[in-house]
Amino acid sequence: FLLSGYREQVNRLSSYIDGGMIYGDTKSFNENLSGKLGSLRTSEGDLLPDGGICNIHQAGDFCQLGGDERVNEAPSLSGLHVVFLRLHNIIAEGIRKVRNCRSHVIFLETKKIMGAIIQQITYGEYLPVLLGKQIREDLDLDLLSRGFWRKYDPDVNPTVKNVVATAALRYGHSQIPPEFGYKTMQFATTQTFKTEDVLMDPHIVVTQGGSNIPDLARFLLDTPARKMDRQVEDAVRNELFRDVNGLTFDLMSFNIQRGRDHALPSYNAWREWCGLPVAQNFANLVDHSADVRTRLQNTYVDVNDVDVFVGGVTETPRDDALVGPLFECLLGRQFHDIKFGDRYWYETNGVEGFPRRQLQEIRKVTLSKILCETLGLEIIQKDALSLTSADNPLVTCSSLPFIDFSRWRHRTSNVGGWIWNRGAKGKDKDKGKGKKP
Ligand code: HEM
Repeated sequence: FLLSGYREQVNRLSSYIDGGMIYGDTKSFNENLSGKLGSLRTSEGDLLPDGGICNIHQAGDFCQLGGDERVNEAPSLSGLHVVFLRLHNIIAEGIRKVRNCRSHVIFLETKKIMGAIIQQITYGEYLPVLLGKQIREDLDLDLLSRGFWRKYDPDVNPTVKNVVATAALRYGHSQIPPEFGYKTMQFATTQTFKTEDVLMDPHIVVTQGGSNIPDLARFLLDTPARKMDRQVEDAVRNELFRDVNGLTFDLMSFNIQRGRDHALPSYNAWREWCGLPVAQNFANLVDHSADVRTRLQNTYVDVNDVDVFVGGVTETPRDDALVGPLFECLLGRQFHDIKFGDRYWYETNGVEGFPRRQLQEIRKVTLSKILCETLGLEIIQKDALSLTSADNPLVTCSSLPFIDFSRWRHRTSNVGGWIWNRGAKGKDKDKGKGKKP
């Protein structure tokens, strides 16, 4: 699935960029040129452009083209791509209104804010659900509510580790739901779709110019997430990407084989790396239930053979986390490196980050407000990643704050031209060399 059409897709993507279609060339922006400065190209209904990879079953549908070719893999993913495309264009328009500058400058300012918002949602809303409080504190993962963060470390390698991409971050495969659906403004379910029927099929997102995306979002906002455990939906075990000949894949086999293909060390070896107790035998697997221990013993000859994905995904989650101790360690350390090794971390001061008055505006933004702004919702729970409850009530979208773009009126950051290097805290190796960044 990932390889088929990949080369063609790469070619298409490069012409998309080389042709100046993304930014910089106002000719490529559709409709009202002056009103679209710095914006990303859209198609009818403010959806992504046509041209991606997917399977079309109904007339009028099309495959959205994103920067990531997996955009059409599942409706939730396609819907989120639309959300962030629209957010980019809303921000670009906000900046255009207060600053008289060229299209590519608006694009770059917008891109910088988008990066900041994604970091903020990831570390401020997602990690508190994924990881326990203790590890977040130990690894300094939580965000500041005011002031600047000054701990950039040029010796930290922020790239994604093999074991994270190939095992730990795939924990989400155990959370894939059996169905997607639509919910009305009153949160009544009007329609459901079996997951296996909508993978790689863009219909429920693109039909009627994307006008069902708010209903899809409400369904996702109002449905409990599934636990991370050894249970995996049939949709991705026996029914994954069924083709016209009835052939399917099994996502769990992919994960296990990919781990071996990448020669990942075993579950026990990673436990040792994390400083967690290493099992001498199956009875010693302290973070698994008795039932899982027996199942593992029936599957592997030796406890040292247990694959890291299998051992990790079947651990009992910690009380205040979505994942068990091993994945918590691997993911925690990865998110630590992404933050500490990022010279442009959004809470950084100086030209790499934002002036205080802009940073405080970015700090107001939440995923809930983004869904409101981009999907035209009227009410939403305050914390989009948790179900509505007494602690997380439904609020009107208009009561949630958004960015005041007047803080971007003056040119204050390093986009839209090069500046002399000013490394964070004097640690930057290039400091003073006068290179273009
Ligand atoms: C319906 C939803 C999903 C489907 C159909 C799906 C399917 C796939 C497939 C087919 C692969 C490639 C497997 C391989 O060849 O090794 C993959 C990779 C991966 N998936 Fe998923 N996935 C889904 C949701 C998720 C979720 C929710 C997460 C995490 C929270 C996730 C994390 C990953 C990661 C980290 C990779 C490896 C990516 C890389 O190394 O490039 N996936 N997924």
